[in-house]
Amino acid sequence: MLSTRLANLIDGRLQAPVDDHWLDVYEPATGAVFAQCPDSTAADIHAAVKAAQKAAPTWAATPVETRASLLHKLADLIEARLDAFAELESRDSGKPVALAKRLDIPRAVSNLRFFAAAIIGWESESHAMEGGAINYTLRHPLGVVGCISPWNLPLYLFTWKIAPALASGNAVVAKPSEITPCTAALLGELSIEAGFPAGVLNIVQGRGPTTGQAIIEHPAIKAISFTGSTRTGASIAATAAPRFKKVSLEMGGKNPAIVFADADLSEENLDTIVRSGFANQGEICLCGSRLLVQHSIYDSFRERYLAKVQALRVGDPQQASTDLGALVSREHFDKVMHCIEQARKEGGRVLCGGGELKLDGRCSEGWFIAPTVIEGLSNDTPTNQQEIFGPVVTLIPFEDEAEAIAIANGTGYGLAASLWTQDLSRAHRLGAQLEFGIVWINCWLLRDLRTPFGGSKQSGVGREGGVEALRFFTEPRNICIRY
Ligand SMILES: NC(=O)C1=CN([C@@H]2O[C@H](COP(=O)(O)OP(=O)(O)OC[C@H]3O[C@@H](n4cnc5c(N)ncnc54)[C@H](O)[C@@H]3O)[C@@H](O)[C@H]2O)C=CC1
Ligand SMILES: O=C(O)/C=C/C=C(\O)C(=O)O
Repeated sequence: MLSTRLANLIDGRLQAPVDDHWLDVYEPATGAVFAQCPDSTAADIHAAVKAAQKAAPTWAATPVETRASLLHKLADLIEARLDAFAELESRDSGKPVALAKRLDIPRAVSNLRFFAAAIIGWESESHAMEGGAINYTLRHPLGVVGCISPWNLPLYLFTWKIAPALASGNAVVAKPSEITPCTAALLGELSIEAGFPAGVLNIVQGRGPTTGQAIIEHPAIKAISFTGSTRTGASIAATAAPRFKKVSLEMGGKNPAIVFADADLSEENLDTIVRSGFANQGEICLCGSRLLVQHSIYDSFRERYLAKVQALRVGDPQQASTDLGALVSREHFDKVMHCIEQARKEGGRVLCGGGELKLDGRCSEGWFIAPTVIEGLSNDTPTNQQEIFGPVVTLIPFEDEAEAIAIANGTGYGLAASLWTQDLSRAHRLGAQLEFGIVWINCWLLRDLRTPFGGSKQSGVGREGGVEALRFFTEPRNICIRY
């Protein structure tokens, strides 16, 4: 079982960091330290890369059925401990246990199972030439790859990266966020039980600028899959480019949710629109933080929407009735509070929420913010341009399709949009005009793991999901035979 001091997983063994330095891990709901995680350095990364280099050739030559069955075995072990994982994820991140149980941990299991199945079904490409030649394309694993994941969906995004990397035959050096290291550490322990060969999966805990940077800089690491802030993504791109490493960067968003007057605003759909702004305390890069509403229904929509937002229960993440838990860290809490203040200074009218929520008892020192809705700000204000990544949604009215598209696309980000309309032609027309990697129509966060996932502009480079991820983690070699 997990001790209060987490370990690195290097070369198949749980290890303390070489320098014996540790970071405090906080429970956001109480503000108290409950564990310590390795503050690893380049020395730990070097050891992990050495182990991965040793393991990589054999792993690459291992039949896909064996790789897939190990991923399934790991999925089984996590699934069997669903409650323990969900409780740990909640304690570490502040999200409700119920959400972790319903979303994060089942999705982590699905990620492992999905790529186990995908690798079995993956086919080589072949192109016959009329002039009497045939091409076929081999896809070799890259060798050793790096996976760096954030704190908002800790195990969900950690597995989203390591699963395709491992399935396609790479040895992995992975670093979860130092803010939420616990469930990845537990997965590491279970990977030994599952029977992964030593060195195939290495998990090194630590801070971004030290441990993470050592992964990016290491010459033997051929590709980096990263999810996190645009600022860190830019720094990773700058370090990786002169080293000619492949990068897949999944970064921030300032996503529009666009509601037309003809939308079916059933209770269920309205609940989804609310969820799209506030799920996981708004700490999902896909959250629709700009809610664009057609002018003719603006007032009536606002009334119904606010009633639902005000009914969201913010509370102890351990309670089954809680809809929103605590923000992930003191630093992030301060950032979101500052954003709300900034919105006020810009002239925004706070319609609900707007500040810290003080809870009683166990959670009296936790980092809670009331779900906040703001109106009266034009799209070019900093509030409507910067990623807040918290329980804050702005309402923006629009007149017609042209204005909706101009506002929606008027952002430096290009991750996800959602569109609510019953007009099928409009749905197709606008779907094609929205400059986002993902467009949901009459839904949100409806995920098919086969689809390309990622964004454009400051939201990302490359795509994850399905064969896109398998392509990213492999190097194509085309063989042309003349006959
Ligand atoms: N997917 C997304 O869109 C996410 C966006 N964010 C945004 O980023 C803001 C800051 O959150 P942070 O935790 O600071 O995100 P971050 O981008 O700094 O951290 C994400 C991961 O990158 C690592 N990292 C940081 N610096 C690195 C470096 N130089 N080299 C390699 N790895 C590095 C971190 O240790 C963590 O594992 C949030 O307020 C939010 O706006 C945060 C998490 C996820
Ligand atoms: O793959 C998904 O379903 C969700 C991914 C979410 C993120 O990448 C994020 O919030 O950072």
